[in-house]
Amino acid sequence: MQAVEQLIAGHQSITLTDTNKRYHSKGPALPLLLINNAYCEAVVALQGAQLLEFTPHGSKPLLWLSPNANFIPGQAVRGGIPVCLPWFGVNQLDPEKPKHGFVRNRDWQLSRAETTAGGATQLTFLFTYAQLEPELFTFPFSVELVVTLSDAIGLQISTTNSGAAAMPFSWAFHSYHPVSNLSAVRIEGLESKRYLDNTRGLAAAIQDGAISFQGEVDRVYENVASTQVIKSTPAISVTGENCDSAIVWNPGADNAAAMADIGASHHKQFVCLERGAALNNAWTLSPGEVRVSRLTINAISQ
Ligand SMILES: O=P(O)(O)OC[C@H]1O[C@@H](O)[C@H](O)[C@@H](O)[C@@H]1O
Repeated sequence: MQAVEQLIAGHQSITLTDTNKRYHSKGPALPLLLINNAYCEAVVALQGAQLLEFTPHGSKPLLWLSPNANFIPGQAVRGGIPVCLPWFGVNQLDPEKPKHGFVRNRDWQLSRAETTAGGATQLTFLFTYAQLEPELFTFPFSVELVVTLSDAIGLQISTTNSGAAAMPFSWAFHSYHPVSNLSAVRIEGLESKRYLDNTRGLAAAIQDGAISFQGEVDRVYENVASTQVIKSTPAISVTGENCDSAIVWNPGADNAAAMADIGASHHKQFVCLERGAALNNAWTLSPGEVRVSRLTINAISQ
């Protein structure tokens, strides 16, 4: 595998930097790729292949990065788009295991950097789980994530079951989006859908109208339509393919105050509208099977 410096050499729109330089964090730094191309400015961490920032030129940011985010090697970073797998949320078989799997706080490998004919940036990241850590997950797998940065965010994730047994797998793109006024925000596109309510022990309910945020919201919607829209300024459209679940999360005032990397009243700055395959939509991949899912996130001009 080539070094990151070699892979980005010749791409003027891609620079290698780190969290100490960009975010004034202290201690060991996380490497970052800074993108400034014809369409947007973006920041991606190699840890977790996590897009941290994305701002189309002349527009507002489409991702929220917590002002209190910690940038510590091996720890999840609060904001952007963490990639959560090979299980979503609390592990249903063993709640003691780390929440949201274990790839969001591991290093991924940059395997390709390209500039398209139109001037977009395409970064390909790989995570291979071959050295099994049986206390975590007993199935070997690999994931390839292609991040395309134009005036929209394009994500394509290909998951391969590299083992000889059927593999249970659940996951999410855990996207954090900024909102201008939380009490006025609505999420459309999930009306009449069944959801499991994490604030009530995963009790099932049916969504009545658009989603609004009057307190903590933590819901997993099943078998959703391809597109949802966050009605805020800017309005943000999220369109998925082969990601049948949508997760909507905002911690509310009390939980946010208790979370050091969010902090009091910062819950008003964002909502999470995540897409993936969770709970009843979780996958079972046959030996050798590859599944491809896509997500597009863009601002809607109003
Ligand atoms: O603090 P974490 O591990 O990043 O998780 C944040 C939230 O992520 C959401 O996806 C879950 O539905 C919530 O239950 C959870 O609290």
